[in-house]
Amino acid sequence: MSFFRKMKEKITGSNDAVTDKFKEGLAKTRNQFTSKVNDLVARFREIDEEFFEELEELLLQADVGVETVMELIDQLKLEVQRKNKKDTAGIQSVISEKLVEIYNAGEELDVRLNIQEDELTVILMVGVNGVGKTTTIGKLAARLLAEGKTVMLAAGDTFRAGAIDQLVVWGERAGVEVIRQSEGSDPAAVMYDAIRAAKNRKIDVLICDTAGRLQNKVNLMNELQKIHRVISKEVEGAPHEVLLALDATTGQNALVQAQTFKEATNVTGIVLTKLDGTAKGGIVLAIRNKLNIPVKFVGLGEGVDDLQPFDTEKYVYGLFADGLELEEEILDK
Ligand SMILES: Nc1nc2c(ncn2[C@@H]2O[C@H](COP(=O)(O)OP(=O)(O)OP(=O)(O)O)[C@@H](O)[C@H]2O)c(=O)[nH]1
Repeated sequence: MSFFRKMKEKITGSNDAVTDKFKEGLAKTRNQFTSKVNDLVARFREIDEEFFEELEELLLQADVGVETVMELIDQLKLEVQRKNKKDTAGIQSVISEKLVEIYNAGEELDVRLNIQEDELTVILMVGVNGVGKTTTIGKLAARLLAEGKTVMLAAGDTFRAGAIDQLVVWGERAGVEVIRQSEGSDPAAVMYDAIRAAKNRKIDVLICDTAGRLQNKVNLMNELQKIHRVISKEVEGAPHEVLLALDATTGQNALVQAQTFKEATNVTGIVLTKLDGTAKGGIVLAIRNKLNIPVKFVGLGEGVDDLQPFDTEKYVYGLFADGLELEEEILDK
C-alpha cells in the first residue's frame, strides 16, 4: 500500500471534518503546486536529472525554502535509487512521505498548548499589526470555550486605534469578558488588571493581546519584557505560551518577522494565519527548517472553527489530495 493511502487511512475516519478543512484550506497551494507536479509527472514519465530540476523549481515557488527543497530532492534521489525506480508514476506518494519525514525529523516539536490543570494559564499573543492577531485570539477563545475552559481576554494593544474595540467585539461574539483600559495606557498595567480579574473569577485561560510595533526592535523588546515581568510576578511560570501570529500570505517576510520576535521574546509557538489565502503554503516547511518553533495552529479560513491545530500529515494530505486520489484510482485499475 502506498504511503499516501496509509496516511489517508490514518487521518480520516474519526476526524474527517478536520481533514477536509486542511484539504479546503490548502486548495490554492494545491491548485498551483500539485497540479504542476502532476503535469510534470505526466510530461516526463521517466525520472532523470531534468525532472528533479523542474521539481526543485516548483517546490521553491511554493515557498518551501531552499534547504528543505535540497534535502527533499537528495532524499528523493536516494529513494529512487534504492527502489531502482525508473518512471515517475507514484512519485507524489514518495514526495509526500519524504515531506512528512523531513518535517518530523530533528527535535520533536510539541504542537499542544501548554494549559495548566489547576491554575490560571496565561497566553500572550504577539505579532505585527494586520496579521490577524485579534481574529486569532477570538477563534482561540472560542476553541477553548468549546473544550470547557473559562476564558478572559486582555486588551493589551493600547497603541493601535481601534484595537481595543475590535477585541471587545470578538469578546462579545465569543461571550467572554475583555479587560481593557483607555487607548494609550500602559499595556503592562492592563495585564496586571486582567490577571487580578482572572484570578478573582477563577478563570482557566487568560489570552493577552499586545501591540505589534516592529519599527523599533528595542522598544518592542522593552515592552514585551515589561509585560513578561508583570505577568510572571503575578503567576508563577507565566506566560505559559507566547504565540506569534504570522500571515502566511506574506511569505518570506513572515520569516523575517519571526526572527525579530524570536530575538525580542521567548516565542513558544506560531499561529500561521491565512494559509488558505496563499498558493505558497510550503512556507510551513520553511518555518520548521528556519526557526525550529512549532507551528501550533494554522488559519484555514475566516470562520471561527477554521483555526486548527497543526498536523503534519493532514497538512501534507492537503497539499496532495486530488492528484494522489486520482493516481490511486489509476493504480487500482
Ligand atoms: N481567509 C482567512 N482570513 C483570515 C484568517 N485569519 C484572519 N483572517 C481575516 O483577516 C482579517 C483581519 O485580519 P487583520 O486585519 O490582519 O486582523 P486583525 O486581527 O485586525 O489584525 P491585528 O492587527 O493583527 O490584530 C479578517 O477579515 C479575518 O477574517 C485566516 O486564517 N484565513
